[in-house]
Amino acid sequence: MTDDDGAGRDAVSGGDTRPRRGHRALTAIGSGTVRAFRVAALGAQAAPGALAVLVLVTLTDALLPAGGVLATKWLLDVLQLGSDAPGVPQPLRDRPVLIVVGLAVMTLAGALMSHVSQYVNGRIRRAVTLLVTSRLFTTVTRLSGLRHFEDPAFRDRLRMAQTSASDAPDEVIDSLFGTVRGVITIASTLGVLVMISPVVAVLVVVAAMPGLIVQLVLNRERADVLWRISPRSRRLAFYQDLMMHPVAAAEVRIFGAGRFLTGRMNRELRAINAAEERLDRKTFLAHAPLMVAGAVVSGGGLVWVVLGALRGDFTAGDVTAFVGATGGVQGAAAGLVMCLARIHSTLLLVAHYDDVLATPQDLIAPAAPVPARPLEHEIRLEDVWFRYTDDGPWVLRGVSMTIPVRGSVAVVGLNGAGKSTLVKLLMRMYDPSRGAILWDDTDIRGYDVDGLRSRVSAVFQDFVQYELSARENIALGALEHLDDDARVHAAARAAGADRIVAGLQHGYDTMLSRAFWNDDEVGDDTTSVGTTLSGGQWQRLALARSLMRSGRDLLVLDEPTSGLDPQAENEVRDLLGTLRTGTATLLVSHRLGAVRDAQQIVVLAGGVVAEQGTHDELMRAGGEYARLFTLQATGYQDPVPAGEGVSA
Ligand SMILES: Nc1ncnc2c1ncn2[C@@H]1O[C@H](COP(=O)(O)OP(=O)(O)OP(=O)(O)O)[C@@H](O)[C@H]1O
Repeated sequence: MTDDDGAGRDAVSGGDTRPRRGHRALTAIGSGTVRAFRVAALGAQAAPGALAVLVLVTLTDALLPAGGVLATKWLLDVLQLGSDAPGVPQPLRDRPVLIVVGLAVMTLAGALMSHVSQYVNGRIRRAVTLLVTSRLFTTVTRLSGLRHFEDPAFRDRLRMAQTSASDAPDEVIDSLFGTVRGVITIASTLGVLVMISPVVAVLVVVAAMPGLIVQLVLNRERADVLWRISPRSRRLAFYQDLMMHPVAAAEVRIFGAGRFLTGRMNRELRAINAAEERLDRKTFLAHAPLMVAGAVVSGGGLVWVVLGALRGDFTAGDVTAFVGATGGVQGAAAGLVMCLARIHSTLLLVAHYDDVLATPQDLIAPAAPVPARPLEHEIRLEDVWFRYTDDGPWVLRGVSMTIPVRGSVAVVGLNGAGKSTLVKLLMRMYDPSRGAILWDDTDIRGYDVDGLRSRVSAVFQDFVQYELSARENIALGALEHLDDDARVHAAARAAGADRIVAGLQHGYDTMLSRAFWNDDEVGDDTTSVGTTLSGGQWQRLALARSLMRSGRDLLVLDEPTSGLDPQAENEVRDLLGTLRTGTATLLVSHRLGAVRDAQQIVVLAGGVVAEQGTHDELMRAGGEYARLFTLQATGYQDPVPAGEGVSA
């Protein structure tokens, strides 16, 4: 199967989420027009003054070509026939220099208008892009569950919405005004042409129509191609990011993966190019005959007018006006077709933007959500079943367990046992497929999700290393306290991160990134571009972040010590000991030494609770926990010499 076949298959995998074909033409035109004016209205909302100037500039600019053609005709007629020139206003017959001045003013205005409209367009574009992009990301960050972000079709749509958010407003507004300009130019120039020959005027209009229809059909195809290559574009971006990312740089070099990744990147790029090439070829082949038809109409018309002039039916001014008007109408018609085509194709992309904005929450919200209350007794999982997709394997199969208020529970188990999944269910990133999670006897699905999350804090296994300042990395846990030094410092101290921050060049304001620097701190000294931390140091900051939130009822720590040295791990154990007195904690760890103090240890195996109890109870039971604990403990002991082992 060729790469291109692959592109087709990816498109199919989008299933029913592809843009729908077969809409009735009128409905499409109607909704497209509404959408186009909705986008233009954004311009009025974001930059009303600039839009008003653009309207004025467009109207003036649109009338200039007809004015030029008419003035040239008058000038030539006055030069040829003097004061007998037909149709020329009397004052201009006597003073043709006024026509010359008028032509000069129109030329100057024409040149000026394009610069003014370029400047004003830029202002509108920037204002609308800000508005539209911020709406898009506000919507995206409001999606409360994780399912959409794991859905490839949604990610493709998001990518196209992002492109359309930055390009579409500008394209649509620019093209709408281009359309208005084109219509006025065509109408006014046709007026001049009708004065010479109504038949040719009709022919010129008819010759422009097929171009419009062909372009609209091709636009639909262009949008389909863009959608089909979208997964490839996303993969292309993935390979490129990977090869540029400092985190991947070492592995790419040690394994010599550069050529492999470049090859994969080129493969995607070639497939994208091939799809675009096919479309461009089709566009070219469709346009070539139309261009020939246009040339035939204007060439034939010119012969006809010249023959008429030789017979004395037309003046020299008529011939010049014919040439100018025919060229003007054809040029404006071509521009109009392009503008309508751009609006059409951009609006097809805007549909993705609208879809993203209309994306429903994947977590079903109750009709009347209950505000989350402080935990009084316990969090209880009752027969929780979960799988990531409807046809995927069950990850949790009837898990029941309890986390008492101010109690500490540890969850252990082999890789893939479902520990992190359980954590995400507790944070309501997903809802259980069956069963329920109760917060003091109320199903957490009944609570307002943001309210519930504000009562919880966490260190995730794959915590984020924010390329922000040390202060921001910590304060992200409770952003309302971003400027509260005492609070940020206390969280850092509790997590043992204060010593790390103290060693940084600008303390809490040090940028933790080698890619950005903090302008406020370093000013022009760009040599002082931030720093980055070791894995364990980052983990300490993540822990500090989780401690920022006051009034939390549950602290979830998913592998919080995986990157810590033995001394740091010991400190975190002590910290957990102190936390236990104020908050319910759920600790997930493979380091069984770190969980032995928990009041309850739950062993997950194959998606079920295999055993649970205190450390001593589980060791006495001699089950899976005892086996794993002994295995790990043995690794810390000196190997027993072979001879001794035998004699013992
Ligand atoms: N987003 C996801 N989509 C589909 N399957 C997933 C997703 N996340 C995890 N899984 C699957 O769910 C199972 C449990 O994963 P989970 O991360 O919960 O295990 P874990 O016990 O935390 O493992 P580890 O000890 O390695 O961290 C695994 O088989 C994994 O492949």
